[in-house]
Amino acid sequence: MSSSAILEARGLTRRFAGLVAVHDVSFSLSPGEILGFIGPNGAGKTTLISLLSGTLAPTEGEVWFDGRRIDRMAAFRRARLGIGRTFQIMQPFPGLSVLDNVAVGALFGRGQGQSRLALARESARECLRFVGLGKHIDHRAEDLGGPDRKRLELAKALAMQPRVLLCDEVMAGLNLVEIDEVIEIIRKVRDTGISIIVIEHVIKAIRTLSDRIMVLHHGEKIADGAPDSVLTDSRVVEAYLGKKRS
Ligand SMILES: Nc1ncnc2c1ncn2[C@@H]1O[C@H](COP(=O)(O)OP(=O)(O)OP(=O)(O)O)[C@@H](O)[C@H]1O
Repeated sequence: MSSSAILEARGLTRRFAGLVAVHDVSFSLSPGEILGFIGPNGAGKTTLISLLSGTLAPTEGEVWFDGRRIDRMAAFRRARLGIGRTFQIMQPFPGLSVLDNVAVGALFGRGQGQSRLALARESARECLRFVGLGKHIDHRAEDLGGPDRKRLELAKALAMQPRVLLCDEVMAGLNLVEIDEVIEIIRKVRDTGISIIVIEHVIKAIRTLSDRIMVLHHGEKIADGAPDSVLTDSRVVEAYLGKKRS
């Protein structure tokens, strides 16, 4: 593992029957870095995030986190080590308040999580204030609108006190003002010392937010570098931006 990386993928491959969703992808994430993942629909971005968080096991390759090899470790153990993620398809716990949805994250978070519900709720309150949902803590989670569900998804992941946060399309379906608000939240998260990977289709947002961008196409990494050079790379333009520009 490169000495400065907090998270590293080495030769990650994931097959689904005959389909190679991720093929021999290597990259590293530095502490405090925001790394953007882009690529056309079906490029393998969510699969790659799942290989990092542990909801999928790789067919081949390794994942290293803070000096430990973790690719055979269950997702909940990786969460306890400090890998948090949001899900593209949001699934709040039905019937629970916004506060308790986030408190669940605090109870099962880094280390052993919070041992008592009262403490978990206190952490949840802080996370909800952090993402701008402080006024909605008593609402039922399923009553939140789309943009607020995105914030809830972030708060749930933050309540687990991650050291690395994997964000899967937290801006999808948001308007420009809401996107700017989420960009600000993600920057604030980074300022607390958390390293972040962001999957996003909104190119303007990813360019603004990312220190570095990595591009996947048909499961393969085709570019990795500074936003301006990656977004003008001819392979990237041809594979992605030429067809789908935000
Ligand atoms: N559980 C699965 N079983 C079979 N095929 C899968 C599974 N999950 C993903 N795939 C396939 O793997 C490929 C990569 O999918 P993935 O969701 O990782 O792409 P993506 O880049 O995140 O796409 P999008 O931008 O549309 O979310 C696709 O062809 C998808 O259909």
